[in-house]
Amino acid sequence: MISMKEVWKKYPNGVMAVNGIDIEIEKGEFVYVVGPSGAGKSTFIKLMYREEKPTRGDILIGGKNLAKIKERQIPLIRRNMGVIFQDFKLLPSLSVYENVAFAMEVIEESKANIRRRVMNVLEIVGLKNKARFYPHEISGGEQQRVSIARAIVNNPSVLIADEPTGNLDPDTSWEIMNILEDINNRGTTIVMATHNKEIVNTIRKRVIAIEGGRIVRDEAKGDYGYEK
Ligand SMILES: Nc1ncnc2c1ncn2[C@@H]1O[C@H](COP(=O)(O)OP(=O)(O)OP(=O)(O)O)[C@@H](O)[C@H]1O
Repeated sequence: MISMKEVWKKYPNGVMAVNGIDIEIEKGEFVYVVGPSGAGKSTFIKLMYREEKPTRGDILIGGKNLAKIKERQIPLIRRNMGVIFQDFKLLPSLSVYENVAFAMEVIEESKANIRRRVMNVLEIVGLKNKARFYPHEISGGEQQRVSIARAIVNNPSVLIADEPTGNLDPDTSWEIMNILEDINNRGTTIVMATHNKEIVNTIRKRVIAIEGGRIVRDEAKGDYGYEK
């Protein structure tokens, strides 16, 4: 499903953020990416959705090599992946419904399909009754649920999450994790960078630890392994 071969990433300022990573992630897996601050987790994640291009190496996702594709092919690749962030990145002037629908309108779906699918994903994340609200009218946890709905509305095979619980209190973080587990149980592969020790040590999944841009540990049902 996702395969990285000898991947390196050097930023223009000379920082080598990823130093020769090899990894295989199978369809349907749930993978945590952990490691100290500055270890290269976000860069690793950004390489996966082609926000950053590798300096060297191959990144194969669903048969396409992200290292080789042209800029204009990026939107096509992204249709098959959803991304969620610590700070939600919702559009403030659009309602909950519109934020989710927007992700479908850009790929020219019919209005009826959009309505059916948007209400369906809002139901999955438990927000059907808030469809008309605006981001500033709902809580942080609800905003993250909208961003999850937006990420899955096109039925992606991969969901990539960079610190999805970073801005949320513990109870809300667990709610978000329940939703992500539910989505994973429906067959979506999930790769999630996190600093949340409690979550990693409780909801046991594969753990990849990155330090200094290298994978230093890769364990099935692993633990967080750091103090904080
Ligand atoms: N756009 C960029 N340009 C230059 N250097 C960068 C850029 N983004 C990240 N870096 C550097 O690359 C290294 C890895 O950063 P990255 O954000 O991937 O780490 P991280 O593990 O996600 O950290 P955190 O847990 O603090 O979010 C760091 O030294 C960082 O300063």
